[in-house]
Amino acid sequence: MDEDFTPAERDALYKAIFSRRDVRGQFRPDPVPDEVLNRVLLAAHHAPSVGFMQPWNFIVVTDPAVKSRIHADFTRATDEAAAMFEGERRSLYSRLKLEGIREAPVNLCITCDRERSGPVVLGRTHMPAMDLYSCVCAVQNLWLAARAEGLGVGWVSILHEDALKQALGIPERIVPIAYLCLGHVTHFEATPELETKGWRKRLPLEDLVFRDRWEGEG
Ligand SMILES: Cc1cc2c(cc1C)N(C[C@H](O)[C@H](O)[C@H](O)COP(=O)(O)O)c1[nH]c(=O)[nH]c(=O)c1N2
Repeated sequence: MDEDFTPAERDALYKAIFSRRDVRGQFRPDPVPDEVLNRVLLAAHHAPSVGFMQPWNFIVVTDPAVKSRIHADFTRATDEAAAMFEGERRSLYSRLKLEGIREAPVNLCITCDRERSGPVVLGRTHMPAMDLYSCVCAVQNLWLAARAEGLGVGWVSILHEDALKQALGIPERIVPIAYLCLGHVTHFEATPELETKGWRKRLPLEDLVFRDRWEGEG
């Protein structure tokens, strides 16, 4: 079973991983065909989940009025966020493009129903956040599948959770996990934009890998 991926198939998977980008400013307006959207949603639905709970739902947003409402909340949240940084960081933050809500033809909210399979869930008994993490696995599956389909995805988390829930009619007990912008792109950047724009660099992997026990700062 070691080699059930051919070298070309393995390379294709790594290509998706290493060339996936968070997309904000490169969306094209042409619509995403339903069959392509369904394929990336199916990839998300095949993510691992604690106790096979599959706690996710996918709210597909294409209505410009709904997008505008969410964008208005982003504008409020990002002004608040800018004020949390000081000096040069604040002015750099304000120059960054951090969403493509209105430009992306599709927005997608991935949610978590924490009660989907009853109160006691195999694997969640001692680490209660595992259902939330399962939904993040679905996000990543979708992000990689989208990359292989030539579709860009951008995650927007500079939003007020209550405002997002209200705009999308999400009930109290459901947790919004990710608000994503999705669409065809003019191009994929080779390097994360936060790196090219001077916000932060990729850390060296060797600084992050420990052997047998925690070797970093306490
Ligand atoms: C949970 C979470 C939340 C967010 C993000 C990511 C994740 C995982 N990212 C994208 C993030 O900035 C990006 O992934 C990194 O900068 C690395 O770049 P690439 O994704 O490799 O292009 C992101 N980007 C952005 O412009 N606005 C945002 O609100 C967020 N929020």
